[in-house]
Amino acid sequence: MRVENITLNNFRNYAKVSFKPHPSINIITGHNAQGKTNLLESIYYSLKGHSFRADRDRDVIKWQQETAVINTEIMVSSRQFLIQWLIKASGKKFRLNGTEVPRAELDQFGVVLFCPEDLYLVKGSPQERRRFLDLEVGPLHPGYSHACRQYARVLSQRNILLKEIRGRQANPDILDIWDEQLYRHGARVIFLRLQVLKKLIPVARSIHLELTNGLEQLQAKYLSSLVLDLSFSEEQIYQVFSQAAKQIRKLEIDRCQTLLGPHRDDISLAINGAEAKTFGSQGQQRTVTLSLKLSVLELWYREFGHYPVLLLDDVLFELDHNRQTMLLDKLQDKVQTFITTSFPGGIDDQIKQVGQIWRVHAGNLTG
Ligand SMILES: Nc1ncnc2c1ncn2[C@@H]1O[C@H](COP(=O)(O)OP(=O)(O)OP(=O)(O)O)[C@@H](O)[C@H]1O
Repeated sequence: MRVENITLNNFRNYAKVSFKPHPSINIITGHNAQGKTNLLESIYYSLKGHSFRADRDRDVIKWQQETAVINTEIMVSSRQFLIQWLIKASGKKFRLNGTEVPRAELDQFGVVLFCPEDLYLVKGSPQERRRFLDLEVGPLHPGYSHACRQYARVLSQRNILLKEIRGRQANPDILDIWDEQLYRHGARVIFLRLQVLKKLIPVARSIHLELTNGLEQLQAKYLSSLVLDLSFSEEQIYQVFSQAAKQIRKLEIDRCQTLLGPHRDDISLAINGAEAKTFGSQGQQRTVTLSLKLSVLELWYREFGHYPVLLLDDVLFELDHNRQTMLLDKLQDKVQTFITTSFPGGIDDQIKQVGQIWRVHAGNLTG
């Protein structure tokens, strides 16, 4: 998949810009605060329907303006698409090839982002790893995002109900109806996570080995709040979930919290047997994150037959020279990549030959 053209109107600090990226490697350079990340953000926004760093859509509209527009032409396996976003403070509109369609249509377009905040995937709380599972790994299975939304809805209703039961405003018997849905959707979410991870982890291990010249073995394992065997069917997970949850129902009412389920699960990450979060150096943690991101990219290719677009925001030149070269060799001519940096001096001649360098200054882009 390739972004062939992107036009921005009043997006962040870009008043008007049109950008025809190189099909392989695009290096976006410029001093700090000129609009490099904003450009990556616009690509991400057009393909995902939201920003990776703004909580509110209105934040991406250029200050003192009413509307931001992003028009993106992309090519996926010889098919052309035009994605159009019109973003206002009051809401946003999405068109695909000129027609308003459900946003789920965007699921067919892939984008993988690696930015400095992603290091929390290794060193942060379980919540960060669940975000990775829900937003990046899970969607490699077409039914995952829907199952995840269903589970989140039931979970939030159930937690409200637990509070009402404890305050004697609701009858505990009503819980049975919600619990049944909680176990069904929860078992589906866990089952799909395990299915995707079964494929993803071996890919991540082999990429990690490659990036570290065979020196580091990556171990990744799903940690569930339920006692599970990885070979369990969805029905078996349902049984385990319902039996375990029934035993702690009283405790859950006391705490007004649902204590078991996919929202309590995690992934353990280790390098050569030592937990990456506690023992990994910054560079090792960065490489683990990169291996996981690249494995999403690779698995996407195996599942859907094309590579997603890759966005590397301020992370490539933090890797040592060997890892940079290894990475660029892997991506070159296969994955359209957008890399930001404020240190153009660090750019290797190899990159200059296989891609294009762009300069950003105060919301203006030159090639
Ligand atoms: N909605 C907005 N309207 C106008 N300008 C904005 C808006 N949001 C952010 N900016 C401006 O965009 C600039 C930041 O751009 P960006 O984050 O892309 O910088 P960068 O080039 O990636 O910098 P760095 O190298 O420091 O990461 C800041 O000057 C900020 O004031």
